[in-house]
Order: sequence, then structure tokens, then C-alpha cells
Amino acid sequence: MLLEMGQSHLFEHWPEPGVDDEQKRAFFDQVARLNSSYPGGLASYINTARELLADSKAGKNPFDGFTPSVPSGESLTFGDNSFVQFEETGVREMQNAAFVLVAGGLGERLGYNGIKVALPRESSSGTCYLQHYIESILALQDASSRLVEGGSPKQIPFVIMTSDDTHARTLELLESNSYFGMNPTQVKLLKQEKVACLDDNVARLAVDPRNKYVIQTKPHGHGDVHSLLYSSGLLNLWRHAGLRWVLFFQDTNGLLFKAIPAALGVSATKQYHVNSLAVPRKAKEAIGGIAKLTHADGRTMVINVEYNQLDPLLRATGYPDGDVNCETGYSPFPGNINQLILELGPYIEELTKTGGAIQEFVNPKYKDASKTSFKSSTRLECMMQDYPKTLPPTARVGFTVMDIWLAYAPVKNNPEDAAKVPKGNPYHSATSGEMAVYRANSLILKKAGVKVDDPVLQVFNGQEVEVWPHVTWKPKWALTFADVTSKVSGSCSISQKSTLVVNGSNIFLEDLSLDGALVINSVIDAEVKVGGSVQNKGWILENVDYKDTSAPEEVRIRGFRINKVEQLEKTYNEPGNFCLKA
Ligand SMILES: O=c1ccn([C@@H]2O[C@H](COP(=O)(O)OP(=O)(O)O[C@H]3OC[C@@H](O)[C@H](O)[C@H]3O)[C@@H](O)[C@H]2O)c(=O)[nH]1
Ligand SMILES: [Mg+2]
Repeated sequence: MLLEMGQSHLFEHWPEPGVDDEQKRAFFDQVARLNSSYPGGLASYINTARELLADSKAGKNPFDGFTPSVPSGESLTFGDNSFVQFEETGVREMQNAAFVLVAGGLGERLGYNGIKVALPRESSSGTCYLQHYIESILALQDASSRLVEGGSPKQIPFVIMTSDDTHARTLELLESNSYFGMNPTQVKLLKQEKVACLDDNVARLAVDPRNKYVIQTKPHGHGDVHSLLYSSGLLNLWRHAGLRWVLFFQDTNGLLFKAIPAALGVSATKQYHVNSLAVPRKAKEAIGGIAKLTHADGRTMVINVEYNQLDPLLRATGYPDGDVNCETGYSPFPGNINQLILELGPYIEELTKTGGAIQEFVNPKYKDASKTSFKSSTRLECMMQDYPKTLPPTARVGFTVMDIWLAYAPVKNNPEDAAKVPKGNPYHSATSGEMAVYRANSLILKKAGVKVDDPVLQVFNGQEVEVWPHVTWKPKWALTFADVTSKVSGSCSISQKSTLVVNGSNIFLEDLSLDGALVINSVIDAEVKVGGSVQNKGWILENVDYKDTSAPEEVRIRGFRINKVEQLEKTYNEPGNFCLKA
């Protein structure tokens, strides 16, 4: 097959039979793996690569024939009646859902040496992303089964897509923490394989420069999640178990689960086959734009246009300024946060046709204008949000826009690059990711009637951020706005320098005045009323420079550490009714 596919160069420097036989066998093992892990096999990979490389060389626009326009979608306002209604519907539907986290990426822009899901979401409680995600899913599972009468409690399946770069460390993180309270059988890890690299425009496979018996490989992108789910057989198991929704999400977004209940509510109410979550997007921000594309022949689709493609597409179709903000101060195209909700039935139907293959693209870095050779080997890639591209026109494809402060705070950029982000655009750094959690929680409490002091501006690692009171709570305390309002009453206030860590479910804030740090831990059967005036020196943020290698990496990249000077910490380990009146 390799010879037929023009790959004879792979064998050019092979010694005669009997020499290096072990390594030659390993070579064919790798070829077999590359062949079986790609829908259609290696030959089809090479053929597609040739077509895409020829298009790229000819400068063909992948959206040729399509004109972009601004689509209309569901736009939600946090806390209003319809938002609260969507949240309730979403929580009810949650027991028919499965979650899929794509976490095979290395996070090259962040440059962190560990896996990204092990990073703390915020450092007041120290909870890492993976723990927060699992605790959110478990809390949703409990809340959903409480809402649905007579329903037997179901376990929400949780799939994590890993890669060779992240698999072992993800598994280790789960196992060394007892799966953060989730039943181990509830979690499935699916490892994506890398794909072969290509050396030139005729798609000659690239040999590893250090070992002529190894083909160079690189990641194929998060689009692999669809073929992996399909071939795993999980989708049909889920269908037989009566599930209806699959929710996809990415590795570092500390706010995501604040948007999930309402977003699922929208899917269920509008009966969307595909629902993408979006936020207002700043021009040139590194998030894809959701656009309606209309083809010359009349076809239309609502689809993500990736951030590197939006500007050229706009310039080519009558928007001479390309990707710019409109009078609202934002790009007219909503920003895709890559939280997709797919309805399981139509999803299985589609994958049965495609095998889960997603339209691919190639992005070679050419040496010069002749476009005949590459600076380094390239490969085909695919993105999970391109799934709708093959859907029939009858498919119900929609999107839901929510506020940025509520829904999106990824950690993608290293401190140096974050500090260079144009003023007014989000940093997407470890610093902004943590501050966004405090801001969202503070704003939610404010909306629930708590008097929360305004933030101060502070600079960490060259990034100016709003510092709100450090408020953090466990998902089991509150998943929805209605949960928060049911747990806060009377006249409560929180000063700017305060820290509030709520680590329990039945904790009620009643006439609490907080000026300092307060940590409350409780078991499920303890009902704790928290009130009175708490005043102490609190927890203070101290600057840490990202170049200071004496600090742990996760501290350095956020630019501060918490000095826990003084706090009131109370733990309620026994069932019963308690009252903390400071
Ligand atoms: O091969 C891969 C690559 C990436 N991933 C995962 O996919 C997720 C997204 O990866 P990246 O952070 O590199 O994605 P990008 O920032 O380039 O863009 C992504 O997020 C922002 C959206 O607006 C974009 O439309 C979306 O493509 C991560 O969770 C990552 O771990 C894989 O699981 N496998
Ligand atoms: Mg990327």
C-alpha cells in the first residue's frame, strides 16, 4: 500500500534483510496503527492530504462560494425569568445527558509543563479543573434526580478524550484522587492517536529525523472526538439507556458550568440537534466566530469560522476591514466557546453515515512564495465544531449567547503573550481565569441581593485585572441562580478584601457581614446558618513574577500567591442544625 501510495522514500535507506529487523517490525506496527486509527485508513489520509495541499498551494479559500452574514440565535440574560426557566429545564434534562471533555491538547500557547486539567481553577480553595468538572457533573446528577419524581437516580456518563501527551497523567490524577468522588466506572478515557506528518505537496510521509524507522506524527485536533465516540460503541449504549444529549467541552474554562444548565434548557426547549454556546467576541480575539454562510447555490449553514480564517473570509467577501468591532464594541459575529450540545439520536444517525469523519484542513508553513517546500512537516487537522458541516439542511442547528463574565474564562496564554493582548481584549491567562471566577461569583451574589463591594484594579504579570472579593463555592452549594437565591437571605455584605469559601451543600447565608476570610466546610446532613459580622485580616494576594523560578509553576503563571494571614474556618462534620453567629 505504501509503495502504491508513492511512499517508496520511506524504504530508501533500509539495510538488507536481517539487519535492524526488530526496528523494521516496529515500523510496520506503527504503520498498522496509523492505518487503523484513521477512518478509511492511511491511503485515504494520503489522498485527502494531496487534495488539501493542492488547494492550499493554489490559495483556494476553504469557504469559496460562501458569503458570511451575522446569524440570529438565542440570547440569554443572566437571572431574568426566561434564564431561570431555562436553567430549571436544563437541570431536569441533565439526567439524560452525557459529558465529553476534550483534553488531548498540550496547551502549547500556555507552555505549562503539566496537564491543563490539573491546574487550579482558583487558588482560594485550590480545586483543580478536573475536580471542579467532576463535582459539577455529580451535583447536576443529584439535582436532576431530585427534580424528576419517581425517576431512579442515573449516573451521568463522563468521557475524557486524551492523547499520548495527556493520557497517563490524566489517569494518574483521577486515580490518586479516587476519581474526585465519581464512580470510576462512570468515567471513560478515550485516547486519540496522532496522525502522520507530511513533508511536501505530494504528501510524502515524514520520517523522524532521529530514527528512520519511525514516521513523524502530530496531533490531528479535537475533531477526533467524534470518530472515537462512534467507534467506542458508547453512543449506542447511551441511546439504549435512554440518554438524549451529549455535551462537549474544553479543558480550562472555570465558568462553563455556570452556563451549562441554561444552555441545555435551550436545547431541550428549542429542540436543537446542535446548540453551540457563544459569547460576545472582540475582533481578532482568538476565538472562532459563529457565522451564517450562504452559498451561491442557495445552501446555508450556521457554523464556526475559526479565528485565523475569519479575517481573510471577510476581506474576500466585501468587508474590506476584515475582522473588526462594530458599533457595540464587539465583533458582529458571536464568539464560539466550543461548548456543543448535540442531540444523541440525530448525532448517531449522522455518524452512522460519516463514521465520525470530520472535514479536515491543512495549514502548512511554506518556505517561500513558490509554496513548494515547508518550513517543517505539516499534517491534516480537524475540529470538533466542524461537525455540523455535513448535516442535511433539515438539521436544527442553533446557538446560544451568554455574557462573557458568566460563561467563558479559558486559560490558554502564557504570561508574556497575555501581557501583549490589545487593551480591552481578554487575556485568557491563568491570572484572568482565576479572577473571572471571583468576578462571576461576586456578580451572581450581587444579583441575589448581597451588597458586594466594587473591585479594585491590580496588575499581575503585566496584566491589569479587576480583583473582586474571592468568592468560591462548591457546585453542590449552587448550580443555578435559583439555588443561590434560596441560600442567601436578609441583608448580607462582602467587602472587597474578603474571601468566602463555601464547601458544603446546606449552608445558608443570613444577615452576614463579611470583612476578612471565612471558610465553611460541612457534610450533607448538616444544615448551617451563617450570619453576624466576620472581621479579620483575611487572605492577601502577593505578587509573584512569572520569571521567579523559586515559585511553583502554577503560581508563577498566575502572578500571585495567597498569603493566608487570618481567617475564620468552621467545619460541621455531624448531621444536625447549626448556627454560626459571629
Ligand atoms: O488534538 C487535540 C487538540 C486539542 N484538544 C483539546 O481541544 C481543546 C481546545 O484546544 P485549543 O485550546 O488548542 O483550542 P483553540 O484555542 O485553538 O480554539 C478552540 O477554542 C476556542 C474556540 O473559539 C475555537 O473555535 C476552538 O477551536 C482543549 O481542551 C484541548 O485539550 C484535543 O483534545 N486534541
Ligand atoms: Mg489550538
